[in-house]
Amino acid sequence: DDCLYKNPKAPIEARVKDLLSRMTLQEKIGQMTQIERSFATPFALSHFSIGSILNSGGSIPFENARSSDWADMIDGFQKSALKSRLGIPIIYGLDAVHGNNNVYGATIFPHNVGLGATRDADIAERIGAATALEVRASGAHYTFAPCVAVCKDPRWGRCYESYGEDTEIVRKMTSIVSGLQGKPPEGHEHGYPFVAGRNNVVACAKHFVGDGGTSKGENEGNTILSYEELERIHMAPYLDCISQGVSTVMASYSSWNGRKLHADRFLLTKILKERLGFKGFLISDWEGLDRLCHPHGSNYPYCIKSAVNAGIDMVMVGLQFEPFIEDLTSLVKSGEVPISRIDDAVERILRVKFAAGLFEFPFSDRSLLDTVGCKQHRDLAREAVRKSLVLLKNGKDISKPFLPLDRKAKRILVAGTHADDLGFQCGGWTKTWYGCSGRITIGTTILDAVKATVGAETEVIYEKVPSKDTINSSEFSFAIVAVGEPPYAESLGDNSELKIPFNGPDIISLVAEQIPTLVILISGRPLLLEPQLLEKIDALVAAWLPGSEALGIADVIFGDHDFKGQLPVTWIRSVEQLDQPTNRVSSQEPLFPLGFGLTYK
Ligand SMILES: OC[C@@H]1[C@@H](O)[C@H](O)[C@@H](O)c2nc(CNc3ccccc3)cn21
Repeated sequence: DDCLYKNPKAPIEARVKDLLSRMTLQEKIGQMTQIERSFATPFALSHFSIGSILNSGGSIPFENARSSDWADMIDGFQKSALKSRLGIPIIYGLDAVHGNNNVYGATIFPHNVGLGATRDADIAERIGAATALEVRASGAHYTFAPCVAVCKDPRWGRCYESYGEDTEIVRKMTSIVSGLQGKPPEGHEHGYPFVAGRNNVVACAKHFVGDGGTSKGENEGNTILSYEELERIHMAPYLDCISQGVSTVMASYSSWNGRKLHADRFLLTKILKERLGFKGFLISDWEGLDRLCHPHGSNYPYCIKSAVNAGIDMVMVGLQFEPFIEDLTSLVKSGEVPISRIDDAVERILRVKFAAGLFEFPFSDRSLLDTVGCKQHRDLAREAVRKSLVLLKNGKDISKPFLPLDRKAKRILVAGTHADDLGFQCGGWTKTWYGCSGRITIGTTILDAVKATVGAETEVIYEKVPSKDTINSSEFSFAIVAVGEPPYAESLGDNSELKIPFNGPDIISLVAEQIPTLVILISGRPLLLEPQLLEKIDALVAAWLPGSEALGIADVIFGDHDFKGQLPVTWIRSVEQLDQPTNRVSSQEPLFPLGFGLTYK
């Protein structure tokens, strides 16, 4: 083929220009359309020249599908796409937000709030690189990560997807972009999308902008700030992502001073694309256009016009995509959406696809399959878990630290809803959209880790909810009680009370009143700790949502490693504190301040 755009030696911009000049309006609009995998028929992909496919949370080939099954599925889509008139490859995107979390057997890393506790930019980069390998092994090219929200209110259901409440922590952890995509060479053009090669993926800084700053932490709510505050607090991490060549940005469902981000031309175009110089593509969130109008999905042409003219380049249509294509085509023909806007969107999409090497390497590289869940990645996740743990209390008497625990103790009680539940310790966006309980994948629970660490002569007794008989019958050296939150995602996680759910406090009291007890909290955010409960326990560790490698917890509580974690979010004493105007010194001090974390030494 002598088409310039097919020549890998030609400059990317020349290839973009050449290909764009050959495209019909239908093909251009097809490239702007991202559809859910369950709607991706061979006809749709070839006839409509669909630009991208995603799987939403929980949409999987089949139960416990492995990476090779995913690669078979995505390569199948790609074959159809390459049969289109111009043979433009699809880019397949998914939410690999803490490892390639949809895939059975993939390494599950700590969620972002735990990584924020590490304050370790290097480990974030290494996690990005490992995640990229496991994503490419599944045949996907693109992950909707990192979420660079600055979570200002832990009542937000997505607090755990944020690296913390402090902009500087979030800025530091954006190094994951260089891991996911690879690090741009010296002299790389500012704002230009960069993907190093086949072992890397296209990343997505999300959700632009102010998703973590909504009133009362309401998901998809309203962020009320001056422009200066919005820029200083919530926009700063995007500059770091853009300077690392982040290839895509996702718009936020939330609003800024009552203006929906998905329709805000000032922020999406004037600021992100013109002022910040972002040259990749801007993608909507799932049905982000439909949510512009009430009732949901009404006035769809108006929603499309508002969002596309505001600067949205690729639309995550989700389900039925034909109405989107029909309506946008009409809007262009009527002049309500200028063809120049369409051309700009398609240029950006093609630029990312060329930069990612998709025209040269559209199919999966099966040689990467052995990286999935490999020991090196699990050891990396274990290291991240170690560094994410925050020690909040160590001993009822400061002069007599309770930790590290004695691994040669005679008898240990392990209890709690979260002591032996891999799904609980992974949290949301794992296997399904909002996560689930049980032995959901390959990994190590807290109980597994304790058993693997203690001496052969140590007896480990496990009861999720220990009976009084158990507690009173035997002489236990100490107890480990793991409790916390069930998995959740997005609005399902919005919570105005922040209490330890279920019977967590009761289990803690039941055990701690009789046995010296370490409590491990598995949660996506700080939870309220009543003073009388805190007094009963001997030690308290915030473990966040550690993922599949709980050996990292045993490494630290039994003393092979010291604690390093520092709170990435303030540990409030009461929810009322959150409603205090930030500029007023709240009457109460927090229970533990931002940055708090005890160590052994
Ligand atoms: O999963 C795609 C995006 C994700 O990247 C965004 O961060 C998040 O805001 C988001 N929300 C949805 C909607 N959730 C959904 C989950 C399961 C099935 C259908 C829709 C999709 N997405």
